[in-house]
Amino acid sequence: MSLDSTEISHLLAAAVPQLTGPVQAVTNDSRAVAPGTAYVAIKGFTSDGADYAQQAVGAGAVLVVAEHDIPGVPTAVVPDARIALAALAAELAGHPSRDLTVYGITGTNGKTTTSYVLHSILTAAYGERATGLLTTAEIVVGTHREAAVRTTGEAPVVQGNLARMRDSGVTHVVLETSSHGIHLHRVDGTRYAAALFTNLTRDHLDLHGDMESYYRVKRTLFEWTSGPKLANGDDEYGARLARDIPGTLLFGTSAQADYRIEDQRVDGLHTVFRLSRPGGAHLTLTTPLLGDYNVHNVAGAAAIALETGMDDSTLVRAIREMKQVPGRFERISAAVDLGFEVIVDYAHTDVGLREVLQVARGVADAAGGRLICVYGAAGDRDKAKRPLMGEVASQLADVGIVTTDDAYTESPAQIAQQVLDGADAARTTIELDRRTAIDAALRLARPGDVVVVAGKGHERVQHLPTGDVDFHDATVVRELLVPIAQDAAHLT
Ligand SMILES: CC(=O)N[C@H]1[C@@H](OP(=O)(O)OP(=O)(O)OC[C@H]2O[C@@H](n3ccc(=O)[nH]c3=O)[C@H](O)[C@@H]2O)O[C@H](CO)[C@@H](O)[C@@H]1O[C@H](C)C(=O)N[C@@H](C)C(=O)N[C@H](CCC(=O)O)C(=O)O
Ligand SMILES: Nc1ncnc2c1ncn2[C@@H]1O[C@H](COP(=O)(O)OP(=O)(O)OP(=O)(O)O)[C@@H](O)[C@H]1O
Repeated sequence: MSLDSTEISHLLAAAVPQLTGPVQAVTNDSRAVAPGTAYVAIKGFTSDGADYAQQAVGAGAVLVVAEHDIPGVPTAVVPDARIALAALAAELAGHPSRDLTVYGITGTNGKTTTSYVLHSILTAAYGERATGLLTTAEIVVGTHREAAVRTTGEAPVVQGNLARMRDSGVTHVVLETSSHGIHLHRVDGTRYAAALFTNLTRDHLDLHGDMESYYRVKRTLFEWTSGPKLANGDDEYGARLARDIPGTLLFGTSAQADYRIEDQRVDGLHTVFRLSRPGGAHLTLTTPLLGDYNVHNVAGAAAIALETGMDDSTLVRAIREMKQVPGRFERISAAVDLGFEVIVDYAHTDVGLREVLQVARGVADAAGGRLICVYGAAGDRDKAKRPLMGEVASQLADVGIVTTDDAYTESPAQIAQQVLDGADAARTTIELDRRTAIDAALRLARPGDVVVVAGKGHERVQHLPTGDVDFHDATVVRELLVPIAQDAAHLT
């Protein structure tokens, strides 16, 4: 979105009389205020940032911005504090997106995977040092990688990361853009060179209310983007985007798709398909990612790369050689020696769970094995999906173990019961301790079986009513496999 300069000038005009020193940084968190910082008080979902303004001033804030006067604190009053936060953040960072080629990836499912595929393609073309990635799983700045806290952080985080990338020589950035990010103005002030939409299914309705509002928020990204725009034509909202926003191209399997997926087949642990391009030419792509949904993720990333000038041979090579995506159908190699597969996957909606279990079912069937699924639903989030997740797991897996995901402030037992309400109770058990649940699944597994540990993917912390605990599914699986392997070695 191009910055609303009127908004900035109003903000700065209102702010000048209140300034107590030069503004060097901006934050919406009083706990992060240092001398020289502007503090923007946001009305949150649980409290009003204005309540922390005094604390911010005490920590050295040189400017307080809010939507109303705060008694005892000189305040610059603005109509919308979130817009002001974004405007200040972009201004102070020197509008980094203007010096970068930013690719925005949005949609309910597949954003992170698509972002990784595109990042791999850009890295193959421009080199590791020239590429950046901001996703749910990781922040990658050239050769430096770090864990991410959220998909799309608040505006100072987004602009700060983009500035960091620009300053370290990055030129091409993939920016996973959540609907929270768009709706809550976290990405205002970011210039997008290209945008991609994966799909839209039920999620985050606690924030958006209904699907129509959710769709309109996602569509905003396409309204901001002047360059190439790609949408999944096999999704009804993707097809609608192409009707609503002129210039949007479609990828998918339908005859209307500009980038058409054809002749898809599985070849061992790879998927091969043809991508036909506008004008009739086509490419044959081989990817280590499995499943129909990943064919869409790869096709979308390939299409946006081609639309922004990528050459064919670099693209084909990058897609063939890309590494695993953390926590997305991540195969734990230690299990392979025991004759079974363990897959860690971030699926945390009924739709995501269905997709991953369908692929895993295929792998299990091919090996004549069973499918065992450890899963759960998050607390303080859309409750309607809980029984739907139970239903999906029972339809596709032979054994279901319902466990605790991020319960936040809710009772894990109550959430598990709501999941169980939709499941086949005869093939489903509840084990609330996540480590014990994973252990039980691994101990059940026999050669040919596939164990899917769903829900937390790359995440390293579990949020429980009793507090946060360190928990990383892939690490826990590896730890639990050690004694199982020792027992197996003992028996042979
Ligand atoms: C629902 C939601 O988005 N919540 C976010 C929101 O929390 P909140 O509104 O409850 O904040 P609050 O506690 O009321 O505080 C209000 C303001 O006071 C400030 N404050 C608060 C305490 C204090 O001591 N000092 C202070 O200044 C806060 O920084 C905030 O600006 O503002 C906080 C500060 O930025 C965020 O940390 C918090 O994200 C939470 C952790 C979260 O889980 N967010 C998720 C839902 C999210 O944003 N997800 C999306 C989508 C992911 C996807 O696609 O699946 C994402 O982009 O990550
Ligand atoms: N294109 C897709 N369509 C449907 N489901 C998908 C798709 N791609 C991935 N999934 C499923 O959704 C899960 C999350 O995938 P991914 O992290 O790529 O999506 P995301 O949009 O980034 O999710 P989030 O916004 O929650 O971070 C995967 O583990 C997989 O189970």
